[in-house]
Amino acid sequence: MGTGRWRLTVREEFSASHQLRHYQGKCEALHGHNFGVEVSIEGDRTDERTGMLLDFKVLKDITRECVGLLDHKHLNDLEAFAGENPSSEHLARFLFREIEGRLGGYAVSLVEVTVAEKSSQSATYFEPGGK
Ligand SMILES: Nc1nc2c(c(=O)[nH]1)N=C([C@H](O)[C@H](O)COP(=O)(O)OP(=O)(O)OP(=O)(O)O)CN2
Ligand SMILES: [Zn+2]
Repeated sequence: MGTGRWRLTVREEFSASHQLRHYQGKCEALHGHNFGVEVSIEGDRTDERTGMLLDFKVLKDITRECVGLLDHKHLNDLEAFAGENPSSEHLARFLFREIEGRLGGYAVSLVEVTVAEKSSQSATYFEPGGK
């Protein structure tokens, strides 16, 4: 067998409001975004019969479930962001941990999660040397 690997990526969106504490500028005020989310997984084995590393549907369902924890919320009100700002960086790490926890039963690893406030600016969370 070769040493090649596959990477799958799915994209979702959610809408939410936030306020960035300790921010010297307009983002300290209440405002909202239509956030874009990109999730990538990797693995080295496809299913013999389906030819899939993981059914996109499975990855989309997991991503949607996790994104649903943030959608149409005021992010500062969530317990996860009680002690830290709901910046794009922290949102990406939050989603990474939620998604990783749901991928346990599959032979894939979560590579990275990107959260974009708009197409021109995004934050990506990944764990170098992760499983
Ligand atoms: N590294 C980060 N920087 C900023 C974040 C962040 O999450 N991580 N977030 C913000 C604010 O959420 C803000 O809403 C976006 O700020 P900004 O791009 O400055 O504002 P505009 O959308 O109005 O963009 P313009 O290009 O100035 O029109 C800030 N920084
Ligand atoms: Zn913002």
